[in-house]
Amino acid sequence: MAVRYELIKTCKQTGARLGKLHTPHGTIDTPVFMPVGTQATVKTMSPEELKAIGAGIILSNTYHLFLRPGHEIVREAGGLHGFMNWDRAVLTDSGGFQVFSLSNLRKITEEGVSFRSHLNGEKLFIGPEEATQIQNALGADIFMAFDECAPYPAEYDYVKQSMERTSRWAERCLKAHARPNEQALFGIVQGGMYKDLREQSAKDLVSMDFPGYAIGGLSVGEPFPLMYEILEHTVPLLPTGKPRYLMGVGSPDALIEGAMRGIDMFDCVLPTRIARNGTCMTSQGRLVIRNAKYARDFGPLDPHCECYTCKNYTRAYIRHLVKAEETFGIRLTTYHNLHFLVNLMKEVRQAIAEDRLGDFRDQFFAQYGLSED
Ligand SMILES: CCOC(=O)Nc1nc2cc3nc(NC)[nH]c3cc2c(=O)[nH]1
Ligand SMILES: [Zn+2]
Repeated sequence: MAVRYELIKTCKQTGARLGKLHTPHGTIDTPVFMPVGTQATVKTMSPEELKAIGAGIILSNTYHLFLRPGHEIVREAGGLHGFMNWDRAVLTDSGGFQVFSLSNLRKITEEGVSFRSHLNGEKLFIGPEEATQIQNALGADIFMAFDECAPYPAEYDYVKQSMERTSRWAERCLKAHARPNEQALFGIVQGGMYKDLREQSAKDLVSMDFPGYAIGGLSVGEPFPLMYEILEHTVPLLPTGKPRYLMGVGSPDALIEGAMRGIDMFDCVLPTRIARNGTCMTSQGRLVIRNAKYARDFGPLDPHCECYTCKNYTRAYIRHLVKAEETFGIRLTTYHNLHFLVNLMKEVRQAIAEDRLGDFRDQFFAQYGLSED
């Protein structure tokens, strides 16, 4: 079995779970936040720094790597692990989301998606078989079925057709999967914001017996309360002995709320993306380091943080580097933001172990947003 989920305990206060995800590249404690390394690197971070932060699994993106450098080069390099010199776990997403969001001129048919490369306009095609073969070449420990992430908002009939096609595509991915004993293929539940379609999607995918399930089609611009409502409806339809992965989430509050609703795995570009313009996550809320008020502030980004950045550098110094466009500046903010979320999930796991995740959520929200920049 490529990937095995071990359920340790369920929080008595909430629906949250403590678990372990056993993979060929190490065991990951869940709930877990997975840093995103779209083009085979978590931008500005080395593998050693990611390990120091405590990252046990990182994401890379099929669509981007298919376009550049090409999955065959990655295969020849020994897969993503060899290519990146990363010996812990890797997850690749099928790139469907990128095709739909990045490239224009795309055409969806039963066969798959035709689109133009966002790099050079070249006409390309990816379908379930191609997405599976590409991800087999990339060699991730966990990879995603090819799906369509319906836009938000979207008409019921469109979402129904799209979801039913995604289920047929999932079947085709299973058939095309070359090495089920080495790589785990996760199904992706779709169905938009329609509970009956979510139910149908979950039923279809659970009947195909995937080793894990992603919940797609969320964090696409819908209000948070609606996302949580769909989660509350969808998660109970999934087997308790398999991991649940909420794609594209997210902010500290959404991670806690998602964990409380039984999500085990999260990914989001937020911490790395906002770090590159100098926005930092702190226990008091977001901090925009370029703000003039930090020019003579010789304290750490976050006084409650034990990370390398906060132990060795000041807000004044990091502000200077970011304003001077010195890359060391965004390396320090990236390191801190990733540590912030990885550490937050460690605190969430501790709270689940002690049956107090509800209280933890209240304490966190009381602090967070106090000094919103
Ligand atoms: C990158 C994705 O390719 C997939 O494996 N499918 C997929 N990805 C998603 C990524 C998402 N990111 C967000 N918010 C930032 N929402 C997402 C949904 C999907 C999805 O439904 N399906
Ligand atoms: Zn820090």
